[in-house]
Amino acid sequence: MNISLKKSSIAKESSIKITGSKSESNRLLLLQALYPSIKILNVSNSDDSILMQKALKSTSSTIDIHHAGTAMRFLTAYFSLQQDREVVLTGSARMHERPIKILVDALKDLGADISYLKNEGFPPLSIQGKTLSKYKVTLAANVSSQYISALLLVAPKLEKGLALNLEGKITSVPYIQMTLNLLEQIGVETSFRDNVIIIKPKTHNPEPKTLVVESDWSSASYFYSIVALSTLGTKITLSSYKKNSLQGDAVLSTIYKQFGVETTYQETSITLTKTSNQVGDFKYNLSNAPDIAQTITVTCLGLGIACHLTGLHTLKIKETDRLVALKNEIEKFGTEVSITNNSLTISKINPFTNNVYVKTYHDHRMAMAFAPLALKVDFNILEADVVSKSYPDFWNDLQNIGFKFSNL
Ligand SMILES: O=C(O)C1=C[C@@H](OP(=O)(O)O)[C@@H](O)[C@H](O)C1
Ligand SMILES: C=C(OP(=O)(O)O)C(=O)O
Repeated sequence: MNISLKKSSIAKESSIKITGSKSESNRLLLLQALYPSIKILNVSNSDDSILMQKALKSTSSTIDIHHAGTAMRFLTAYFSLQQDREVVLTGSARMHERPIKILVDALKDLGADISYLKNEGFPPLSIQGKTLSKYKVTLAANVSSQYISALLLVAPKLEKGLALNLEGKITSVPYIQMTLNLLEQIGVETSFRDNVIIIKPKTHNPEPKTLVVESDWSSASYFYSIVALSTLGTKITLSSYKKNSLQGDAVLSTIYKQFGVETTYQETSITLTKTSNQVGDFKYNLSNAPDIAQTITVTCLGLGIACHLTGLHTLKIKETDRLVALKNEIEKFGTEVSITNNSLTISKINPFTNNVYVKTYHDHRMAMAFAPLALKVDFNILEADVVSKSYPDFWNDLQNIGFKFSNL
């Protein structure tokens, strides 16, 4: 689906219900497979969470998780300890380029039997499930926190639990804390001091327990961007959110103050209000919240302000190389972008070129991050249906608040 967006303005007040966090859902689905007494409410309706659910129920010998990175990493750990079962875990062409060696080496150190079916260090993998007898392992923590969360999620099912030694600067830390918090909620004992994480074993099911997933903050980012680019007084209410979030992307409420957006918290919802047009240049280290880098860059472009984002070293190995994708697509609008391996800088915004065609590179966040620009300029988005990876209702929700677009 390719779409043409016509310069739109949105309703002064609107409200949207977003489904559960993809990250929390994928963790809880895996924990539910290990401890069936857990019940989950407000599970994400994202493609990635549906794929995770199907993979955990599947009895097939080959499991294809398409573009779902967390599912790939979490399931590698899960199938490593499913005794007497051999599984081939594969994914999309891009998944075959997303590195997994750090996790596979750590699992092998614990005793797992995993082999590469194509290129060393990358999916597809063949996994022969078995009992893992060791409990101490060291791994590099500066590439992806998903490797760490994968090990932590299965750790309470290991005979002696897990002692994980993290080397290097730990990246995407809130995602590790989210994993530990969810483990604690089901009664697993954990500790995280300096660079060592300890997980105690838990063989028995916890008391029947219902966990309610908070809605997805990364999805909320697009509405922060929309409000930032709207006229003073514009309000959008989003549910179901809370103040004490497990999601690192909840830092949006602090960041977007600098773009003139105030957040007020109700019992189960947040209201975003455009309260100021006074915005200055923006500098921020996003190593704790990499998934909102694209949203923020496009907000700065729409507001006409310079930006310098750092801590972006994980962006090159996501659904696409997000640094290159952002540079390519923003430059089509007439503004220069410079990138390094871990940063992105825009020094000066030029007047917009009209009717640009934005490519999405099989990356949901490219489509969603650019959409708010329709408040400023007419343009087109190619393969706009990529949004379903994390937010299948995105285009419907945008239409409901006043965005105008049609199929190309
Ligand atoms: O654990 C998770 O749920 C995630 C961790 C982050 O990945 P990295 O740790 O690779 O940055 C994030 O980008 C991804 O969307 C979800
Ligand atoms: C990076 C992402 O997902 P994953 O790594 O799970 O594919 C994302 O949703 O932005």
